[in-house]
Formats: sequence, structure tokens, C-alpha cells
Amino acid sequence: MTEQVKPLVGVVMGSSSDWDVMKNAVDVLKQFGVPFEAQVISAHRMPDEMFRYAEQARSRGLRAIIAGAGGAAHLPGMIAAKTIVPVLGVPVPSKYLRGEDSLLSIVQMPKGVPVATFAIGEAGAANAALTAVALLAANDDALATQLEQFRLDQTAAAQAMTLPV
Ligand SMILES: Nc1c(C(=O)O)ncn1[C@@H]1O[C@H](COP(=O)(O)O)[C@@H](O)[C@H]1O
Repeated sequence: MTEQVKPLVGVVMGSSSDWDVMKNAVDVLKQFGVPFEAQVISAHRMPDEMFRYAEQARSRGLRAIIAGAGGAAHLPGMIAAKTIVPVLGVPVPSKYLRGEDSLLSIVQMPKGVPVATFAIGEAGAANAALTAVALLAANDDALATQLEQFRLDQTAAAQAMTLPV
């Protein structure tokens, strides 16, 4: 029997329709070898499951929760209301308001219940995961070295950019 690695990061989203955006977070966690779990939890459609997830997050060993939602995006804030595990909120682009509604729903938290809020869409999801990696790297030298290398590679790629002039 193989031993299950306990997830350190939880990735949750309000709908499977958020996956194309939120998979950018999952891809980063996979790239860094961070144990994670990913699932649909909707504050509006699954409130009891959402509270249970938030209440158990810390005792289950999660160190960060990446929560993405679109429109009336209450999921990140309501999870943050029920746990002290850092919540990283990702506004998913919405059908009618291009995600500006999602962004404002997530970012305008009352003082005392923070959600670290990222940019709308794919870059926001990837950056949320990179921030989760950085949080974990504070107590993990190997992960810190990996993150340093990622940034060096990124710098080299930018330095190698040319223009068609
Ligand atoms: N904002 C929320 C929440 C929530 O905050 O709990 N639950 C679902 N949704 C959002 O509704 C949008 C449309 O969902 P459907 O595609 O399932 O109709 C999605 O972007 C989802 O995140």
C-alpha cells in the first residue's frame, strides 16, 4: 500500500466552470511538487460543506487555501471567516462583467478577516500558487531553492527576449 501524502495546499473553486482558470494554480503546485488537493466547493450551493472544509483545514494540515470564484464570489471570504489558514483569493472572469464583480467581491473584505486577493484570471491563479509556494518555502529550504531558481530562469527568459525591429 502506498502512503498518501497529506495535502499542504487546498485549491477550491465555486464551479467546475472555473477549472480553466484555476488549473493554472494547480499547474504551479505540480511544477514545485507541492502536495495539494483540488475540489469544487460553492458557498452558495454547498454552504455546509464549505464551513466543514474551512473548520477542518488547519487540523488536516493545510497551510494555505487558494479559493477561486466568479461573479458574487463569496467563497474566499466565507472560508476566511472560518479559518486562520491563509486564504488566497482568485477572481474568476465572469460572463457579463469580465470578472470585475469577482475581484470586488473578493478584495473588499472587512478589516480583521483578510483574503489575499490576486489579479483576475489565469495570472492571478498562477500567482496565488506561487505565493503559497513562497509561504511554504519559509520553512523549507529545498523549496526556497526551487523558487529562487524559478525566478532566475524567468529573468534569463526576459533577458533573452528580442523584438522584430
Ligand atoms: N461565486 C460562486 C460561488 C461562491 O462564491 O460560493 N459558487 C459558485 N460561484 C460562481 O458562479 C459562477 C458560475 O457558475 P456555474 O458555471 O456553475 O453556473 C462560477 O464562476 C462560480 O465560481
